[in-house]
Amino acid sequence: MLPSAPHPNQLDQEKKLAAAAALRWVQDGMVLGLGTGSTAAHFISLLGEAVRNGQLRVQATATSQASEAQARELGIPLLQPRRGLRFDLTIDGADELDPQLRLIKGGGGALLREKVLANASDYLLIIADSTKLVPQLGQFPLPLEVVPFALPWVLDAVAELGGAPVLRPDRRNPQEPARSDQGNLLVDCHFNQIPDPAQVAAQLKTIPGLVEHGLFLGLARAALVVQSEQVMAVRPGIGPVPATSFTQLP
Ligand SMILES: O=C(CO)[C@H](O)[C@H](O)COP(=O)(O)O
Repeated sequence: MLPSAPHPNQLDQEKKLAAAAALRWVQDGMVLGLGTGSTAAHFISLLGEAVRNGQLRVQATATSQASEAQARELGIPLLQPRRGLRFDLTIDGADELDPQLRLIKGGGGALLREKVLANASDYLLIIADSTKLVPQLGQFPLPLEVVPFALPWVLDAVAELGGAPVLRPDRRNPQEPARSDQGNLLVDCHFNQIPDPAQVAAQLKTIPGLVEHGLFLGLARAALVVQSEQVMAVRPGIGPVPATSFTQLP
């Protein structure tokens, strides 16, 4: 029999645990990148508390309008994109991560800004519940951000690669397509298995009008993943080991 899926409340607890563990690695004065999604939202909420209590002084840029609005409401000082801006640490969630810390991201539609900030960061730290660490990427549909005019040809090209593309519907109004913060369309590709993520990433990069894909390769330095109610640290090819083995970013 297959193990039953964890209850949503349990998953939410796990997300909070991972977020709290990440906060312990934030140092006073850091410039932070803030991720998107339910796990990142827990982190932003805890960070807001620490800022309000005067425990931490930080500045941050968010990877989505939603995360930016949350951070603004909590009084986290925000930096707008500008030349030369780099981040000491970006904390973000993921849809899937493998033991090499290759990621699928973009389930929340923020893959483009997430990749921009990940690239501008000295350290990308992923926080995740127990369902996210997988032996091989691909069960979670791979998100793409696509310029609307190019959509038909992008769908043809991705289908030829075996990606079984589906235009993502808007969650609130399923008759309409979902839009990214940039006003682009989102496409989910059902590869089921991605044994060679670098090859798929290289193929996707050649498709005109495909602005970005959700494979994040060689970007994450560490992940905090909850397993059996314990926060575990994973680095590319190393771990999981109890996160308590580290007093600072591993
Ligand atoms: O990539 C993302 C948003 O574009 C999220 O990080 C990813 O979807 C994980 O979300 P959650 O923390 O809600 O499980």
